[in-house]
Amino acid sequence: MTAHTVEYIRYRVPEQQSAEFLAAYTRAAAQLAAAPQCVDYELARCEEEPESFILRITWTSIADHLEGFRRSELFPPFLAEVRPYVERIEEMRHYRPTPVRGTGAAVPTLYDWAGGDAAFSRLTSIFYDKVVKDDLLAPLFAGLPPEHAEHVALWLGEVFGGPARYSENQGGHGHMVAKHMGRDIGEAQRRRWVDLIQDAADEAGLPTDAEFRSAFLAYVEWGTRLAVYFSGPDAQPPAEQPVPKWNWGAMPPYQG
Ligand code: HEM
Repeated sequence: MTAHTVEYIRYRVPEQQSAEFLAAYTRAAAQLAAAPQCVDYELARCEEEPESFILRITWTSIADHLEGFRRSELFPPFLAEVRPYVERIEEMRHYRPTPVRGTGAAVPTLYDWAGGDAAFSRLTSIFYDKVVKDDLLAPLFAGLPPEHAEHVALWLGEVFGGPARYSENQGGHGHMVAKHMGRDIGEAQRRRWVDLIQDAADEAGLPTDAEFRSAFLAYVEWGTRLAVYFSGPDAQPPAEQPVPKWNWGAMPPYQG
């Protein structure tokens, strides 16, 4: 689990001071934005009681906040802005995140957006039909077991937020990495893999929106580059770890 700590500062600011309070924090935020100890921050205002504000700051650690940021040259200008409101503070403490965290269903997974199991089965079946006919890739996949396409579909489904069936039934991350070891995949082969899976995505009717395809391609770039590394002579098998989870990244889906 992360060592990050979350500082919560609760303020009660009279209505007539709230505009200047927000303006002061807008200026002070420049120091937070510049602080390497600050992961992110957010000042929220209470909907039911507009005099209540909560400032949430995620710090890389409590020590980084107290001994790093507070002793840095960023702190005096930060304090100068917020000092008039110190007397308005009702709580100022650090909280360590617990494992109880997650996301809701407001944003669909890439797996659901793609069309679930059926979409990934279509994708890998079309893809490996191309692979076995491809001049650069066919030699690597000689004697491909017939269930390979379905295994890769399970892997991709899990990576993109679907059920954990590759982890539960196919040996998980370690098994997938082991399948690439010693195969000596070259850059031209990797690039061909990337090209063919995009052609297969088109033919399989995967969504073509910019957000989905950019997230899909980002994973394919990342995954193929790791496959090349693990296929090479210097690869160290990684410690056992979960199947990676890919998400939308910078651009969530456009839901109109
Ligand atoms: C995002 C990139 C990639 C993913 C998600 C992926 C996924 C997988 C998975 C899940 C397996 C194991 C299948 C099983 O459990 O039976 C596998 C095996 C394999 N992969 Fe990949 N792979 C990727 C990139 C590549 C690349 C770039 C190449 C070569 C150009 C490659 C060549 C192979 C080969 C030769 C096997 C062994 C097939 C066999 O069982 O005979 N992979 N891959």
